[in-house]
Formats: sequence, structure tokens, C-alpha cells
Amino acid sequence: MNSRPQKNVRTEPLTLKERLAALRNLPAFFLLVWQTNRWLTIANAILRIARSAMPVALLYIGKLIIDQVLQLSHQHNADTHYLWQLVGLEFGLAISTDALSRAITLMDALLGDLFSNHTSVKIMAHAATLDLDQFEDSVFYDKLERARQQTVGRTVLLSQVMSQVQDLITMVFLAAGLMAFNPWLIVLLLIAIIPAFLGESYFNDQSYALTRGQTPERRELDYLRYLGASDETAKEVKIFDLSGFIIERFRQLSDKFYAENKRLSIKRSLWGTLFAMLGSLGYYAAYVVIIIRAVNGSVTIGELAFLAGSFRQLRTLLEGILSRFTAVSQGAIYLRDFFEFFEIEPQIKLAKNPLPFPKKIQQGFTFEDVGFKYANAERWANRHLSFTLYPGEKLALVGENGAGKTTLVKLLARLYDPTEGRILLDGKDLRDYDLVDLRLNVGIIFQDYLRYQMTFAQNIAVGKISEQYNRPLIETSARQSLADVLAAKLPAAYDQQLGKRFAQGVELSGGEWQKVALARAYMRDAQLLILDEPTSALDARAEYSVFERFAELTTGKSAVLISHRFSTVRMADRILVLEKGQLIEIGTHEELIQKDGRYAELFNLQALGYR
Ligand SMILES: Nc1ncnc2c1ncn2[C@@H]1O[C@H](COP(=O)(O)OP(=O)(O)OP(=O)(O)O)[C@@H](O)[C@H]1O
Repeated sequence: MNSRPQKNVRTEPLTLKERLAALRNLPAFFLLVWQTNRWLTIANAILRIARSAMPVALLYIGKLIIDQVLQLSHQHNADTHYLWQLVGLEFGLAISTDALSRAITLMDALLGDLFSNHTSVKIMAHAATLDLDQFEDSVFYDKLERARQQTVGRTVLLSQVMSQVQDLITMVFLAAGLMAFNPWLIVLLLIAIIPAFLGESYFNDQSYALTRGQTPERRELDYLRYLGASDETAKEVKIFDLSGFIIERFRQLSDKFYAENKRLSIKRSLWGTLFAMLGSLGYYAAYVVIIIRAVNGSVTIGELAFLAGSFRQLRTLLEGILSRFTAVSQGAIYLRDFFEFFEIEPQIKLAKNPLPFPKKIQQGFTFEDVGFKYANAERWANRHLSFTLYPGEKLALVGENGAGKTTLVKLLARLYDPTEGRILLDGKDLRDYDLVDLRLNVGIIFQDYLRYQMTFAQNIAVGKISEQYNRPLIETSARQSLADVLAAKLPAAYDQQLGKRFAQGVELSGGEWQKVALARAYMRDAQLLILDEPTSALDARAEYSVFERFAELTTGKSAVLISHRFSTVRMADRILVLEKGQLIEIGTHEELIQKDGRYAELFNLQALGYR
């Protein structure tokens, strides 16, 4: 449950310079929006430009109407024709404004949804190119997590930036009117607004630093939420009576967040109130100036309404623009996380001129003094491994927990590259082969294989997803792993939904799931098959028959089996014994028994248990 230590979390507030620098992410962001859907982007821009001209037009017509009314009120039998034209025009503009606003909201929502889908797909696609050990790195994991949040959060940024541009244009129109009357009013306006802006940016920085600093703990919070309420965890949580423990930890963490956030929110709200008062002061000072001039008769009542309206709107707009500027630059900082994620490159490099995987392996896989150390580990998981896995050979790996068996097979499938030494395939470095081709030719079923909450057939088809509609192949694979008997018992047979997460799902037993997972190995015509203890949940007899069948069905192919059951292990052509990551014995069952070393000791220990 421990969240891994965080190295890249910054908790200090960000400077204005940093925020301005973050704006550099906006063009890339807009490119992404443009790529999402160019027509919606264009339509959105056009609508917003039209919408930004509306406020000043409405105010101006309002001014004309008031002046016209005043003028007509002094006349007898006045011609109201022009007045009604103006009212009609204002009415038309008012409806158009509403319609435009709604159309903009609609465009934003549509574009936002598409953007979120587009970026989610991009994240998944990029994540798929990365290496296994990158996923095991907490710094990477935090980046992934923040990038994932961006897919939703950034749709807000999208409408914020768009609104910002729209408001800026509106402001230019309104300011032009105000300037024509008295440029000092603009200065008054700025003075009233600047403290609010600075306060706003300060608090945005604080809240960003807080959120970012909380990332690892938020991850823990999510994990606890999952532990506390999920079908996969419910059984163990009940048996060990863990709910109290989980809830307590959740409460501690969420209370801590609440306290931290509350402190900041209160401070923000107090300062915000003060700044708003300053803003009002500025507004009323300007209002007084305009009123005095109206009383003096140097402006008409219509102009008074126009100027007061313009000033009020300008103030609201400016406030909005300034506070949104902080939000936008804040969003742009988060964007940096998003783009940084896409900058992460896989460590497992693809060969420049990759060799195709041999049609038929000739010499086999040769380990030459291979060593491997996990990035975040002190100890070597494998060291000084030198041996050859011959074509067609069945090799069993034996060793105590943590001896390095799984690591060895991960190296064979190039999920990792050796830290030292090299692995050769037919005399050439494994790194020189085409990676996709290599993975296609290596079938591997791990002990922690996934139980997909999908149909029975799909659970097998994942072994070679390009054949997902090849029912005969799926059925043959099921027969080979002895899972076919199971399908026959299920209400919807091969189309049966498995697992409990979705409606009509049927849960299988551990051993049944393993048979399904094993069928995946038979889906592809791989030249090397690796079974990493996928049979541990089968009873001894079932495991024996599964492996016997496996040996029969894979004649001529190389295979690596990992099992803690010696009845199974002895079926292999050769057995490799690992201890603390090193190879200590290798040979046939008989040879190793004769040698009377570690293998013989472990074998006799287990045989004793069966007597
Ligand atoms: N992702 C990882 N990051 C860091 N260390 C790891 C990782 N996976 C395994 N290790 C460490 O590497 C060593 C070898 O692990 P490995 O999984 O290869 O052992 P194993 O022989 O397959 O064990 P078991 O029989 O329990 O499955 C262990 O000490 C383990 O703690």
C-alpha cells in the first residue's frame, strides 16, 4: 500500500516567469485541438468572433434608444418609426447573442469530448510503445497519471483559451468606446484590477504546488478506494477484516487533503473579497466622473448609460481575463506534464536494420554471461548466466522464490535487455532482431496472467488478437489446453462473458482460469513457448496432463517451463537450477539426481511430502 517515493514532485510555488514560459505549450496544445477536429475548431473560432462584437453593439443601440426616447418625449405627435426600428434591432441582436452563446457551448462540449477521446487514445498508444520497467518506475507512473488527468482537465483549458481570445476582442471594442470619451477611465480601471490579478496568480501557484505535491498520496487514495470497494479485492478484505484498516488510512489521507485545501481556500477567499472591494471602488470612482459630466450636460443620458455599461462590462471582462490568464498559464503548466509524457522514449531500442526472426531456429538461444538488475533494485536478479537453449529443447527452470526464473524468461522475450552480457539467437544478438517479429515468435504465459473481463473466446484470442474472429483456431487452442471441456459447460459456451464485473459474467475457478490462459499459448505458432507457472492452481494430476500434452503438441519447438512441481519438471529435456539469480546446476533429471546437488535435495524434499 505504500506509495513509492516521489522524486520529481515540486512543492515550491511557481514564479510568474515560469508561468509565462509554460504558455509556450499552448501552440502544441492548439495543434492537438486542430488535429482532433479541424472543422469544429474553425466553427468555434468564427462563432466566438461574432459573439465578441455583440456587447458593444447592444450597448450602443441601447444608447441610441435612450437618446431617441428622451428626444421624442419633448415632442408632440413625434414619429416613433426610427425608435421602433432600433428596438427591433436590439431585440434581434439579443436573440442572436443567446443563440451564439449556446452554439459556442455546444461546440466546446463537442470539441471537448472529441479532444478527450483523441488524447486518451494517444496516451494509450504511446504507453504501448514504452518498456515494462518504465511502468515499474514511480516517477514515470506519476507522469502517466498526470497525463491521464489532462485528457479531461484540458477540455476546460480549451474553452478557457477560446473564451480568453473572445473576451479580449470584446474588450478592444468596449475600450475603444471608452477611450473616445475619456482615456483616464481606462487607467482607473487597471488600477482597480491589478491587485486582484496578482492575488489570483499567487493563489493559483499555491494551489498548483499543493495539488502536484499531493500526487503520490492521491494515487494511494485511489488505490485505497479500489481496495475498499472492488470485486477483485472483496474476498481478501473480508477474510482479513481489512475494511477498518483501509477506511482509517483513507480517512487520514483525505482529512489531510481537506485540511490543506481548506487552509488555502479560506486564505484565497478572504483576499479575493478584499480585492473585489478595491475593484468596486475603482468602478464607482469612474461612475461618479461620468455622472458629473452628465449633470454638466457634456454627455447625453444615452451616453451615460453607454459609458457606465461599457465600464461595468470592461471591469468584469478584465477581471475575467486576468484571472483566467492565471488559470490558462496554470493549465499550460499541467500541459507540460502531458507533453513530457510523450517525450518519454522506450529504452528498448529497435534495431536500425532489424533481422527477421529465423523461419526455423538453427542454433538456439545462447546466454553469454548475462546479468540483469531492475532499475529500482540493489541486487542482481540474474547474474553470470551462460547456457544454450537448443532448438526443440524443453528446458525447465527450477529455483526457490525470487531465484530469478521469471526475470530470465522476460529477458528471452526482450521485455528487458540484459544489463550485462548478451543473449544470442542463432549466433546474433537478440537486440538485432525485429522486436515485433520476435514477440510474435515467442509465446509466453505468465504466472500473473490477466483475467480479462471479456468473453471466453476473447480470453483465448488475446494470445493472437489478429485472429480474434478465427473461431476454429480458438476452439483448437482450447482443446489443446483442455479448456474446451469448460466451454461446453458454460451457458453461452465460447461467447460466455467471464468475470464478475459485467452483466451475465461467470466467474471461473483458479484452475479453470489457468486452462483458459494456457490456450493463449496455442493461439500463435510461436517457435519458443514459455510457461511461467501458469499451472500452479491446477491439481498435480491436471498439471501433469497439461504438461504432457504441452510436450506432445510442441514437438520440435523450444520451450521453457517454470514449475515448482518436480513431477512436471522431470519431464523436461534439461533442468536449469537457479539460486540467487545464478545458474548452479544444469542437466537432465537423471544427471542431476546422480550429482546429488541442490536439485536432488529439492526433489527428495518434495518426494518426501508425497510419500
Ligand atoms: N519489477 C521488479 N522490480 C524490482 N525487482 C524485481 C522486480 N521483479 C522481480 N524483482 C526481484 O528480482 C528477483 C528475481 O525475481 P523473479 O521474479 O525473477 O524470481 P522468480 O524466481 O521468478 O520467483 P518466484 O518463484 O517467486 O516466481 C527477486 O529478488 C525480486 O524481488
